[in-house]
Amino acid sequence: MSVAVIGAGAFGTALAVSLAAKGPVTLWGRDTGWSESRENPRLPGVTLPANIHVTSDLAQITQQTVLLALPAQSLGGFLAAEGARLDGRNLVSCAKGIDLGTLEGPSVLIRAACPAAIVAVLTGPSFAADIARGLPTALTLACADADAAKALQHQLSTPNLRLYRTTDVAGAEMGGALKNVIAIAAGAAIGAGYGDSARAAVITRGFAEMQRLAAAMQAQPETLAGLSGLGDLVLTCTSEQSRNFRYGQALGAGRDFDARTTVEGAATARAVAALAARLGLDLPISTLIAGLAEGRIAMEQALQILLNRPLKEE
Ligand SMILES: NC(=O)C1=CN([C@@H]2O[C@H](COP(=O)(O)OP(=O)(O)OC[C@H]3O[C@@H](n4cnc5c(N)ncnc54)[C@H](OP(=O)(O)O)[C@@H]3O)[C@@H](O)[C@H]2O)C=CC1
Ligand SMILES: O=C(CO)COP(=O)(O)O
Repeated sequence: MSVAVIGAGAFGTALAVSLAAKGPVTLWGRDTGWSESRENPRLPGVTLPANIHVTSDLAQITQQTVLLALPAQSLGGFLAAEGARLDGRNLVSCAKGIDLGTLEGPSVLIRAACPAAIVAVLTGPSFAADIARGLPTALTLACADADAAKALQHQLSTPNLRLYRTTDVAGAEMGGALKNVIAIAAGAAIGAGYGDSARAAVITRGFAEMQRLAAAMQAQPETLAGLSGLGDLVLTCTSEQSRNFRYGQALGAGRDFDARTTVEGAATARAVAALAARLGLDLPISTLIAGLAEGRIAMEQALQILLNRPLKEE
């Protein structure tokens, strides 16, 4: 059964390449002027296999299973305009963020726009460039309907992508969104010259924040400790392939960063700060990243705030 991917950015294109090993794939993008060259400038150096059909015509997305690989902050607008025509399908969110307007994760936005759809989340450690090169990794496929989760797990696993399944959609989604915020913090620690020990401390205390917020959102702790949480946190906080990490490095070093780059953690940090206030949660690292991203506080000030917090039990 063929699948479709909506969003011809780096990740949507990489997923299409991986899935094309199993059968034809339709890849939709709003600007596909590059399609004749078979190389997407969002994913340079990768030639698309012949069985990927690239289109900018949504009417050609007729598949039952559709992966949504748009940035989290663009998803709501896209669904408001086009959600009706996707209702009733299997819609798999690949976005890692929290919508700043609604403070909801992508699955909630999809369910609201497409009430008859089966909604799933595909997330975990997976740089687009690695996936497109056929390097191996393992991901989480989350869907509240256990039978649908199993069917999608089989449909979307590829020779190099090993999918584990869970019914904990909130947990999978929160892990993927929150790790981006902590990756900015880890990058900032390195960019400011605070060293590898500081980065390890940020990762660990950041993970504690991820668990705290996820628990408040009814996520299961095991999910946060899995591929979608800890797995992706480790990847993103330790690799310069990560855009969130590199953005953090620039913040920490006081350097500019290309504003056209997709950095999901910047808006998500602001959403997390708003959720922390709403839910009465103590999420100091995430809240400080929101302040840094908005230019409200300086790096040295953020460090002093963290170091001077009251001492407490781990
Ligand atoms: N890159 C990666 O390694 C990974 C990314 N992800 C996640 O995938 C999601 C997408 O990221 P990624 O592909 O890397 O981002 P990119 O920056 O590479 O691409 C974003 C794509 O989204 C398109 N787009 C943006 N807004 C809209 C809109 N309103 N309507 C239609 N298309 C739109 C852009 O189109 P245009 O080119 O016309 O601007 C572009 O093709 C993010 O949530 C990210 O966290 C997850 C795992 C790995
Ligand atoms: O989510 C990712 C890897 O799993 C990609 O991370 P970046 O968006 O930080 O590049």
